[in-house]
Amino acid sequence: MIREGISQAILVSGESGAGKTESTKMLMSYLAFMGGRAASEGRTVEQQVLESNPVLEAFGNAKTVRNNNSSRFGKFVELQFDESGRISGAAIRTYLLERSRVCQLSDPERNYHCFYMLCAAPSEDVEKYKLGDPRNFHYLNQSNCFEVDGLDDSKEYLATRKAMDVVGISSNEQDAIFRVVAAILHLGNIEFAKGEEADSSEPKNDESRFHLKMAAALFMCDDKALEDSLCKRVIMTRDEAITKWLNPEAAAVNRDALAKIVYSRLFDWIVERINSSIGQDPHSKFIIGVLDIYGFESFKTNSFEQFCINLTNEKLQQHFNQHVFKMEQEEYTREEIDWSYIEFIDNQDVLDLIEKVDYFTLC
Ligand SMILES: Nc1ncnc2c1ncn2[C@@H]1O[C@H](COP(=O)(O)OP(=O)(O)OP(=O)(O)O)[C@@H](O)[C@H]1O
Repeated sequence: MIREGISQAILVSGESGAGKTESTKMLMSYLAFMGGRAASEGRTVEQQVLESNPVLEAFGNAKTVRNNNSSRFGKFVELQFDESGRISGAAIRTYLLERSRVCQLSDPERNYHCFYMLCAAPSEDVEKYKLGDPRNFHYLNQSNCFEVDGLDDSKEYLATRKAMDVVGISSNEQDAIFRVVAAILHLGNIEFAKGEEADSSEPKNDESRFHLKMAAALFMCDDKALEDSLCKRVIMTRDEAITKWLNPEAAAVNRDALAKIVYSRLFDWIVERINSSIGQDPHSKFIIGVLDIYGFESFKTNSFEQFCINLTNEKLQQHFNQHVFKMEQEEYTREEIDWSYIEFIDNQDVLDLIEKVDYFTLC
C-alpha cells in the first residue's frame, strides 16, 4: 500500500474451522502494529478494532459441529490510513447473520455464545434477568450441548463486558443489550394453547404467562400488547386493518419470527454502535480491507442459510480463480511468455446453475 500507493483487500477463505477468523485476528494485529499510534495517545482506533472481535464473537459466533467458535456472519473490516500510513479510522461491515440459530438448534451445536454467557453471569445479573440454568430455556435445550471445552462462559461474560467498555458501549447500553438477550430467552419459553375463540391461541399456562410478563418487562413494553402481537395478526387492506387470531402453531411461528428479527437487529445495532464509536476518516488516503466470511459447510441437514453461505464462498472462489489463474494466464498468452499452464478447478458451472437467468426462464 505504501510502496505502490494503492488500497488493498485481503480475502481470507477456507472451509468452516480452517482458521480464517484466527488468521484475520493476526492480520489485524499486524496491521495495527504497523500502522498504530503510540499507546500514550489513549484509546486508539486499532485498539478498538481489535477489541471489537470479542464483542462480535459473543453475539455472532456459536459452537457448530465443525468449529467451537464458528462465525455465523460475514465480516469486512476496512482499515483507513492517512498519507503517512497511520491508521486514521475503521469501519466494520457485517453480512447475513444466521438468524435461524436463535430459535432452532441441532445436537451437538449451541446457540450464540451470549445466551450461555448471560446464564453464567454473576448472580445479581442472573437474578435481575430471571435466568439460570440454560437447560430450562427452549431456545437452548433443543440441543444437549451446553458447555464447550476450554470455554468458561462466566469468564467470557466479564471479558465481553470489558471489551464493550473499550469499544465505547456505555454501561446503560450494555444493560439494554443483555436485557434484549434475556427477553429472547423468555420469549422462547412462551407456549401456546387453544384460546376461547375458534382458531385462536393464548399462553398455555402460568409458566408461559410468567415468561410473557418477563419478556415484556425486559423489552419494556406492555405485556398485553406483546401477547396480542404473538397471538394475532393484523392484515392491512386498502380500507381498514383486520385483526385475525392465530392458532397455537401459528403463534409459535410468530414468536420465533419475533425472536429472530429482534436478535438480528440487536446484532446490527451493536455493529453500528461500534462503528460510530471507532469513527471513520472521511479524508483517508488508503484503505486495507479484510474480508472474513463463514466458510463452506455441509451438515446432515442443510438449510437455506447453508445454501447462501456456500454460494457466497463459490462466488469468492470464482473471483480468486478469475484473478489468480484466468487473467494472469491470459496475460502470459498475450505477452507470449513461455510457461506451463496451471490446472485449476473452475467452479463457473456451479455459479451458472444458480445464477444464470436462462435456467429459470427455461423452467
Ligand atoms: N493459528 C491458530 N492457532 C491456534 N489455533 C488455531 C489457529 N487457527 C485456528 N485455530 C483453532 O481452530 C479453531 C477454528 O478456527 P477459526 O474460528 O479461525 O475458523 P474459521 O475458518 O473462521 O471457521 P468458521 O468459518 O466456522 O468461522 C479455533 O477456534 C482455534 O481453536
